[in-house]
Amino acid sequence: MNGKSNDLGLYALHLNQDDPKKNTILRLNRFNLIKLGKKLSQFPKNAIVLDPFSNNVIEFQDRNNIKKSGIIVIDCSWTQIDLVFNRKFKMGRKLPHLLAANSVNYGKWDKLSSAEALAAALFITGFKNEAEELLSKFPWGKSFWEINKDFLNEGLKKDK
Ligand SMILES: C[S@@+](CC[C@H](N)C(=O)[O-])C[C@H]1O[C@@H](n2cnc3c(N)ncnc32)[C@H](O)[C@@H]1O
Repeated sequence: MNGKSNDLGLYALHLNQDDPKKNTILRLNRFNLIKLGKKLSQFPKNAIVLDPFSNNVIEFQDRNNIKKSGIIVIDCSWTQIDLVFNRKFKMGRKLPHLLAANSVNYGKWDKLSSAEALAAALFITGFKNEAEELLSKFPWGKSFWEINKDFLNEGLKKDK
């Protein structure tokens, strides 16, 4: 493994609910960094699902699972979020509190784009190069690491 994102199973359930020009997953897909699907059944059964409503916060210990089965982001519109997440996911994980740096929701707590959510999950589980590779494709990528560095490092300390 050379620390490249496409060595890992990175998946997006792409529901096509918002402006394709601003969508972060379609951008990652253009760089071949994520696999898209329209149904969860297209992805490995035990993949971790990034779910802002989960009771479980992602932690370093999820690393092996990500290596084995991958990680899924549900790429929907924030305006449809309650409808889309109207069920519990067995492997659901929420992120610790983080600030969005993307141009649509800059400065808002927990309202991350799909790319930010995936990158934060990878960083927390020790896939730092992969995380940085994803956000290097966005003009606001560096800003995400900058404004969240204390919160991300705080989470890592707790895992030790
Ligand atoms: C609601 S979509 C918004 C997509 C956005 N339109 C884009 O172009 O990236 C963002 C997805 O990222 C993940 N996500 C965002 N914030 C999260 C959090 N705090 N905890 C867990 N997952 C989160 C979820 O899978 C969520 O559905």
